[in-house]
Amino acid sequence: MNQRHPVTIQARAAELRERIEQANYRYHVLDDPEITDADYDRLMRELEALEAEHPELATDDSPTRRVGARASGGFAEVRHALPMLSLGNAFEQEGDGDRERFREVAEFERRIEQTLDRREPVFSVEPKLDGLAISLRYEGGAFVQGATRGDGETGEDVTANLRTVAAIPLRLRGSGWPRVLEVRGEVIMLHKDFEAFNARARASGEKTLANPRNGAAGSLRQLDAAITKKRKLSFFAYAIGVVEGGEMPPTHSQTLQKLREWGFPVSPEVGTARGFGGLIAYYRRIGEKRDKLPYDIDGVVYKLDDYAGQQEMGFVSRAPRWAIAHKFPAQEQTTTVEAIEIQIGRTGAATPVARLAPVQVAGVTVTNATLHNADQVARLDVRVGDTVIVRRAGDVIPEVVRVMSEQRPSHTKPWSMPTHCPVCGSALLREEGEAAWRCSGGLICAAQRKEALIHFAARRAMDIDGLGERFVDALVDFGYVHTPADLYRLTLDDFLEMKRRADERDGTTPETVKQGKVATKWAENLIEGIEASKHTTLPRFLFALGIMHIGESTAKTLAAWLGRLEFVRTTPEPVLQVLPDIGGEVARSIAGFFAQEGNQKVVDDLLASGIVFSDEAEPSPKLRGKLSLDVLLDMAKVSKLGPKSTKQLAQHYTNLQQLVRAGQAQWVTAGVPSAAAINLEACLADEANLVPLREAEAAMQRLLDAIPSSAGASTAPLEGLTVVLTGTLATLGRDEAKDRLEALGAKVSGSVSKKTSFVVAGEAAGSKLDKAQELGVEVWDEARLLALLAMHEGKA
Ligand SMILES: NC(=O)c1ccc[n+]([C@@H]2O[C@H](COP(=O)([O-])OP(=O)(O)OC[C@H]3O[C@@H](n4cnc5c(N)ncnc54)[C@H](O)[C@@H]3O)[C@@H](O)[C@H]2O)c1
Ligand SMILES: [Zn+2]
Repeated sequence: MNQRHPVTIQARAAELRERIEQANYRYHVLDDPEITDADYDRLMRELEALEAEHPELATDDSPTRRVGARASGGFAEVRHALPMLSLGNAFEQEGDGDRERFREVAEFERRIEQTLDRREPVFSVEPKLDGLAISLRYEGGAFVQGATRGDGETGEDVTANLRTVAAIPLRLRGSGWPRVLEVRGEVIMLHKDFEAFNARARASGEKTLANPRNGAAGSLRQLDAAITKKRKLSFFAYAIGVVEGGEMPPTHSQTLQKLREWGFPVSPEVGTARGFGGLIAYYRRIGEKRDKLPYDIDGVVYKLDDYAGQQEMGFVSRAPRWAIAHKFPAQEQTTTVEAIEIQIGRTGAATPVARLAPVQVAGVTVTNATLHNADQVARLDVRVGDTVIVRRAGDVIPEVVRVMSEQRPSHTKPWSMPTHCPVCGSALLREEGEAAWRCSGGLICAAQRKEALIHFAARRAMDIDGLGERFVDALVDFGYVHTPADLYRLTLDDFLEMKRRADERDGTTPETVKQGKVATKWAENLIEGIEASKHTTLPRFLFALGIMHIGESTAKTLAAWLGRLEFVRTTPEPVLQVLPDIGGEVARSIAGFFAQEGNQKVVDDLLASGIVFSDEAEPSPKLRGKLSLDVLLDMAKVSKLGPKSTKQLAQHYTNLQQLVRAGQAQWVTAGVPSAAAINLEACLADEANLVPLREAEAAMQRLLDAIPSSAGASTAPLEGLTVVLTGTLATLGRDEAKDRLEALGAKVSGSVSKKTSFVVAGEAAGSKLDKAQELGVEVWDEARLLALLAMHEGKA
């Protein structure tokens, strides 16, 4: 630096000042910093060094001489009778031995020893809470005013907001307090409140808080106190300001004790220490605890304990000489994103993860950081190549909190969620309105293996006694089990060996050997439990497969309507969709699951291992009313062919074959608009479209054929349906409709009840329609009835 030309040095000082001013403004006024504290501290240190070396460069308004920034947030101003100062900083440096590595602390302590001519003075030692400094004024024991530090001289009146902070006493407890008392301390946001706030923000697509300090400062400086209240802030006292009409103890540590008695929270980590050695021991002790503390700290603070000594030491421009902040490695650092990958969690949740250029964060090398979900990536607009700020605090996974967009290289591309699971290749799906994408691979996804097995064995699924999480971990980790089907192949010896290896790995004393005899009872029981699970029910089995979106109730619906596993496995998506409470997403998930080759194999293996269902039955007769050509066409989403046209077509044609043979001209006469007919022509001419339609139709037919009927399926295909007619049926008339329904075996009833299969409502339908809606009975229009009749009369 000495070699630098003075003009260059001057220019550098000016540049540093400008960058620091800008950072101060973002940090203190906007509560939205754009650089990390570590980067800020580096700029500040460089400027301090420059000014120390070239005192002529130092200006009175240099940021090295001032505290914080004068805020302009729309709050009234409060002048501090006693200024609220900053603290000098000490950082760990390279070197041998503590006196070298903590040189600045050693100098700080030695200076006090020399000035006061005292060996090993006593210090109050405290965590340096990372929040926002405030001053609270009490008169006659009542809280009357609260203010931020601002520039140290003048702060903002945030009394109304501070009243919402539960930890701040509105009246002092006990007795003996001075008539006027100013208590100073830090408003902070606890990790749990910060995480909860961000989790909610991420789920609802709102902006997240970058870190708890920002959360605390931003929340406290809200103009609407109701918002502050919702943010859940906390407070710790660590000093006093003005005292009038009363006495305080002669030392700082005793003062903190008094504050505790009067109802202020004081950090339980606060204590006293003697001399340099005591300070460093405290620094190390808190450093080890740092990750477990419920709040962020950025260092520890050492304060000469007795006030007389403090008085003698005095102040420099912006900080006392009797105190210093000893900083820990920073919790936020800047680095670059080398890749964005997808990680599949135990439950299949797909989390985007940033692969980073390695960086030290709070003493640990970080190479990955979570991006939480696709929405969060979009909101932050994180791209490969970006410079980002990563944060690691407590035991929370490191996360990317901000992109330095000014530093973005050219030719970066916005990131988008991949369509398939990187582990198993299954589709990634997301439920409407949900932030998380999931791998639909279930059983075949190695990432989800353990969770799939635990779910499979659960009491409400296959109910395998004794197969707990620890055994599942071991079975998977040691390669005994890849899919649930493998469970049924395991022998007693396998289990004993697995247990031995698990004990060895966990360092637990094997319980398997007792009094020289190998204990095998537990393994015999487990094998028995696995054996017993083979006799199960279809809904339990379907639930156990862990198909996405299939809970117990959907599993029951599938079993009740489709009867056999065989039908659940082969029924195509459009047909599944007509079942109650099964929407498009659920149908896609079921059909997708059974279409996967890997899943098919697992299900086949399970059946081959002897699983039987006590409750398989024929498909429900109610399906007859649900399945017809219009359902198929509607669901196949033939372009531009509205639901009305599909029903009209279904009135005339009972199956796909007929429809394919007929042509445009006939469709138009059947009431389909010509534009739609042209589209249909194109659609049906394409074999690629026809294959799934034919398959769906065949599956539909297999289901219908499987429904037993006492009078024979061909003559009474609608047996089991109870239909109610209401209103005017324009084409058919009520009588004809009744005759034709009855001819196919349906029962036509005059009143609506829970047993009614569906109500056909024509023009001017009255109370029966209301009743149907009240009971949740399906309501059809005449076209849909015509489609049903056409389909079954064609058969008869
Ligand atoms: N990222 C940015 O852009 C940016 C900008 C400006 C400042 N900053 C951060 O702020 C720091 C400078 O701010 P500062 O002047 O407030 O100094 P400081 O935060 O380093 O130290 C003084 C403050 O420490 C706090 N404190 C916490 N526990 C305490 C305790 N037990 N006793 C006394 N005080 C305690 C008080 O709020 C006090 O005002 C920088 O080192 C940097 O970390 C960051
Ligand atoms: Zn997968």
